[in-house]
Amino acid sequence: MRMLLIHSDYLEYEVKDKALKNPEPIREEQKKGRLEEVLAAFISVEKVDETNPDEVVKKAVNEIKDVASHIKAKNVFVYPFAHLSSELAKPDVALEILKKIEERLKEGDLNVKRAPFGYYKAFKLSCKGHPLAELSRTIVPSGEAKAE
Ligand SMILES: Nc1ncnc2c1ncn2[C@@H]1O[C@H](CO)[C@@H](NC(=O)[C@@H](N)CO)[C@H]1O
Repeated sequence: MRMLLIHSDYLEYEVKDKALKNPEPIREEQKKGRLEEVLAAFISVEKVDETNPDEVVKKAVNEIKDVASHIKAKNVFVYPFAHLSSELAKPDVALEILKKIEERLKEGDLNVKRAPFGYYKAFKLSCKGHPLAELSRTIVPSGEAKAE
């Protein structure tokens, strides 16, 4: 899994078109979304993650919580983003992993949203620019060497 973490004044998105034949079904109110003072987690789920989804979910949640606590962000946007890897996991596995990350983060005291999966989306972001405002993380299941 590859994550790009951006601390932003806000993140807003608007669903445009389907990017998969069968994207995640969404309600009308999910076609647009916005969070203020947000840690945006742009996530590419990778093929290697399919070997142990639960472990990568746990590691991703820990990383996101750790960064959120350091930058004092209370809002997190989980954003499916298929552009951080050339070895993407299958969509059905990726969606399950992203849903689990959202659920586990919600168990704590963070306010969490997840952008819809399987769509082209317009988005606006306003990176804060401080030293911890732009971070990346690579997460793999134990026992899997990460190809650089
Ligand atoms: N392995 C994977 N990890 C994360 N997201 C993935 C994925 N496989 C499919 N998606 C989702 O389907 C859209 C088309 O690839 C993706 N859409 C996007 O990445 C938008 N930024 C538009 O390009 C994403 O919602």
